[in-house]
Amino acid sequence: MDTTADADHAFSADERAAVYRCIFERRDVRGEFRPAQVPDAVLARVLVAAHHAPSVGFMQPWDFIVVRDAAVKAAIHDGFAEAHREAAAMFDDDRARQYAALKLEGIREAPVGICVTCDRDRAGPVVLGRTHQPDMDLYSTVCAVQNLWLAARAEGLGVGWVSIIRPERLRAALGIPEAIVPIAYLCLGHVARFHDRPELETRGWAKRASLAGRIAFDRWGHADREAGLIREIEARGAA
Ligand SMILES: Cc1cc2c(cc1C)N(C[C@H](O)[C@H](O)[C@H](O)COP(=O)(O)O)c1[nH]c(=O)[nH]c(=O)c1N2
Repeated sequence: MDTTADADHAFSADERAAVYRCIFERRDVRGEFRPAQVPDAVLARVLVAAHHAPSVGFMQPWDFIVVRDAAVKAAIHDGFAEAHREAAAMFDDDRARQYAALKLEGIREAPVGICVTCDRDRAGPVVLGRTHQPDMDLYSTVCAVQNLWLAARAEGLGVGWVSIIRPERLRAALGIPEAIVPIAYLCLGHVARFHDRPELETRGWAKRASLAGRIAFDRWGHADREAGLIREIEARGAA
């Protein structure tokens, strides 16, 4: 039996393991989508999870556009292709070649797209918690994206976030009004496999940073490599 002080409120060991498994095995999926439709019952669970995200002032500024129409997906893919060409030209030689070889979207292959938007005016001009940090509604919407992403992983569904597209192209393809901000375009579906590690890592684009090296105590930059917390992190091999 668990004897830690918070045992009354902690999940059971199996439940905790499931939550952490979901977090660690979530991946950004681009190239492994299978064509089978996602049943409405499953999609509903994932969207309800998104809708239960925290939000500033309980503002719930999000909306979700579920995209299944091939013509709409094609328009979004055109927007991606344009931005992808422009992006490739922003990197230097080797990096540009490496970038061009990456698969960075699954817009047409994924059976469902979900555009998550933010209505910045949803709760009027003065929102509890947003009075001094106006972008908190945007961050709240990203919390909904993360809930969706994790719930999808638990359901065996892959999610890929596509941000290589001008917001105006998303607006045009999806008829999003000027006052509404498109936050995320997500490709979603069953997958042939989940990669063990981020593809940008296995393809040599970037590495996971050392967590221990990112932790300071009481002041920005005040590291303490000998601190118990740092030792615990290092013992877990959490690079
Ligand atoms: C806000 C935001 C925007 C994007 C992403 C993520 C996030 C959080 N990612 C996915 C990103 O590359 C990925 O999360 C990291 O490489 C880590 O991999 P895992 O998500 O752990 O698989 C992403 N991936 C991609 O192929 N095309 C894209 O346009 C984007 N855009």
